[in-house]
Amino acid sequence: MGTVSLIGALTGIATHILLYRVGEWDLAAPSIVSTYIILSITLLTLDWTNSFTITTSLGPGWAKQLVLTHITAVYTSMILYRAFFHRLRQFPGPFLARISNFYATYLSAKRLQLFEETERLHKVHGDYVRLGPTELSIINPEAVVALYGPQSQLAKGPWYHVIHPRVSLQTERDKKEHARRRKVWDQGFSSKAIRTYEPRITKYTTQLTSAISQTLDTEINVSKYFNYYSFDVMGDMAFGKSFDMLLNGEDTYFLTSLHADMTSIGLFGHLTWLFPFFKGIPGLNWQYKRFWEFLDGLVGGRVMNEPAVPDVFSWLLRDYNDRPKTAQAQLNLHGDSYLIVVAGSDTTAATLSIIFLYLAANPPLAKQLQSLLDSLPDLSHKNLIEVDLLDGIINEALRLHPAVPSGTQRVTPPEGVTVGGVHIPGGVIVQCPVYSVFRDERNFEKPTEFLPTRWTTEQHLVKNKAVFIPFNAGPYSCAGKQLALMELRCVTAGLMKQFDVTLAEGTSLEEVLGKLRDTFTLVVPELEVVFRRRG
Ligand code: HEM
Repeated sequence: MGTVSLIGALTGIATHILLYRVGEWDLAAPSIVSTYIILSITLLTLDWTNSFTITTSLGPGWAKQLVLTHITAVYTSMILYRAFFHRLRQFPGPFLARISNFYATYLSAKRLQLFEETERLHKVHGDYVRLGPTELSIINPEAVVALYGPQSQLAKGPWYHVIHPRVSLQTERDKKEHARRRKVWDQGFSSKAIRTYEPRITKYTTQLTSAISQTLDTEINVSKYFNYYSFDVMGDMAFGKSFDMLLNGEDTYFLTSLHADMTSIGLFGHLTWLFPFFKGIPGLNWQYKRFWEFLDGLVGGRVMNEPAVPDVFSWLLRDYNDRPKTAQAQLNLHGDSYLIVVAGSDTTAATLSIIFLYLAANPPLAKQLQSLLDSLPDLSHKNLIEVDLLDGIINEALRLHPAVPSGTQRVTPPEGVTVGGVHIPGGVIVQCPVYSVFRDERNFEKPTEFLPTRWTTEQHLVKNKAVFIPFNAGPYSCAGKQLALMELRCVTAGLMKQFDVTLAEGTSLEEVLGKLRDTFTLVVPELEVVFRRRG
């Protein structure tokens, strides 16, 4: 090997071992690529023009040779290290998953059902599966509390850079800052605040019921209506006005943009270094820029119009106004307004679709629920929380089809963490795919059956309640859980009180489940049903 190749190889190996191997580089990816391009062009120009005496002595083509050997050495070092010497080498998993995150991306891209793909990997490899070079998927029952419980020392992973440079409460990775911001959000979701939201929920539940009553006896894709409902409610909570999709019967720009974004996140969520390119490259980023300009407009409008009854955004705005108005604080406020809609729309819509899928497929269960609803003086939320079967149905929907099925990403602290007797080194990305955990026989008896009574009269069917965290647990758990439950109860009760629901002809439970998609949040693209007025 000549001197130039030797220098290229040594600098390549050193750059990988000393630099890229340690720390996170996702956000710096565009700067790294630009640096390489500028350096390479400079060296190639020096070579081509024979500018320095020292370079002329190297012979023509030295720059190309240097750049190529350097890049080849970086990748060779990376591949060999990841395949054979990585601190996760003793954990099983597909060989290609060790090498690159492109493997998990390939699994997602197959059918956007990463939760199913991960489930298959766990069946082959056991409780701990290497899903990426530095990433483990864990279904050991002890992992849930260890990773997400109140005592967990784990932090949020690099996935949470997803809306960078905006940082919402959900994407806040700094623990202290997250705790400070979470206190503000919690005021917006206190029991008192939630009670004041009930008239809004009732308003949109009535709009939903009336939209559905115009379709009686015909087949409709009810998933679309649930999407409209959950977006309209969250539009009201975040921007002081509904998106009016239930009234107009049309998708809004916000909904189509968000769904396109979530599909990209579902596809490329394991290649987080790609996101800065999507956002930064002119031409590629026009949709991104257009969306955030649109959102800026919504926030601006909301800031000028404080609603008579405070909404969730009121609390965030108050905190923003009480603190120094930095550019980052403004970005974060916009990130938070986005989060209200993102967190509260698809999750609720998907869960409603799953609930109605099982009710439509199970007439005796629907009748049982209806007779309990008939016995209530009215459908106010305080009465609905007394109907155990309603909560049992909601819990079973969330257990079999959790709204965030592949789980949420965490990073182990430098000293590592021990889970189920297995030590996981520091700086490792870990997650519990709750879809699999909730279907594990160690945690639930008859795990694949939809049995609402496991939460009411047959509680022995729940073997390990601690793992049941559809809203996550600990400091990063869902801030809007109580609001979500209120929506799920009110909509399910409101519709079932008035209508019977059946699956449309040619639609089966299995067929609908086969079409579920994992875009970080669960998506139920189509659920064809028929509503009929109850006799
Ligand atoms: C069925 C409905 C819902 C489910 C299953 C659900 C589930 C979850 C889960 C699993 C997380 C953790 C995400 C993570 O760690 O990355 C989360 C976070 C969050 N959810 Fe929900 N959610 C639902 C509805 C709502 C609603 C209606 C809101 C209201 C705006 C909401 C607001 C939030 C917020 C603000 C966070 C971030 C919390 C934090 O990081 O401190 N969610 N949710």
